[in-house]
Amino acid sequence: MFRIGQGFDVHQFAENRPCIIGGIEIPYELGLLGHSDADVLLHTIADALLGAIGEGDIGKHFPDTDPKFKDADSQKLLQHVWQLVKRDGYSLGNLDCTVIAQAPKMAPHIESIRANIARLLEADTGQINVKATTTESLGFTGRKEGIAAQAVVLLINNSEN
Ligand SMILES: Nc1ccn([C@@H]2O[C@H](COP(=O)(O)O)[C@@H](O)[C@H]2O)c(=O)n1
Ligand SMILES: C[C@@]1(CO)OP(=O)(O)OP(=O)(O)OC[C@H]1O
Repeated sequence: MFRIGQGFDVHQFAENRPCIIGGIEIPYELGLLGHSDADVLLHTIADALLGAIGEGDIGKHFPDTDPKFKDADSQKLLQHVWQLVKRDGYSLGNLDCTVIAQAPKMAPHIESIRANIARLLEADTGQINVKATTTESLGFTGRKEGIAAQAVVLLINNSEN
């Protein structure tokens, strides 16, 4: 049996914060604000995986009221979610995601991010696709107020044909 899931997340830019996207620190004048490290892409992927297994969202598993997750490394959060996926007997078909940002320029970092996501999900890079788009200067991303990300994931149940 197949399961699909989709994710969407937004984090706003702030000064004196790192800009971590897909577990990679991107050089940029601003960083992303959040209770955790605010990795908008990994949060989106975690939400897509949780959606696929019917487990709610990352706010349910990692509440932003819990000091335990203050400045949390989102790679650890995603790895925890991946364990839930495996516990339920699923493996990854493929993951496709999009970073929606006017800036920073993502192209130089896409392959490192892809490889890092593959590592976190114990997948081959061929199962992972990472895209970026501007919004042609429109909206909050266009005004460089923050970054959005979307993801869609296909999971395959290991015990069924
Ligand atoms: N933050 C971004 C946004 C986009 N890109 C790449 O630029 C190309 C054109 O994007 P448009 O939104 O202007 O169509 C596309 O190949 C994106 O991957 C980027 O590197 N960083
Ligand atoms: C990850 C959590 C937990 O630290 O905090 P944030 O970094 O604020 O991120 P968000 O995308 O709002 O998701 C859920 C939170 O519970």
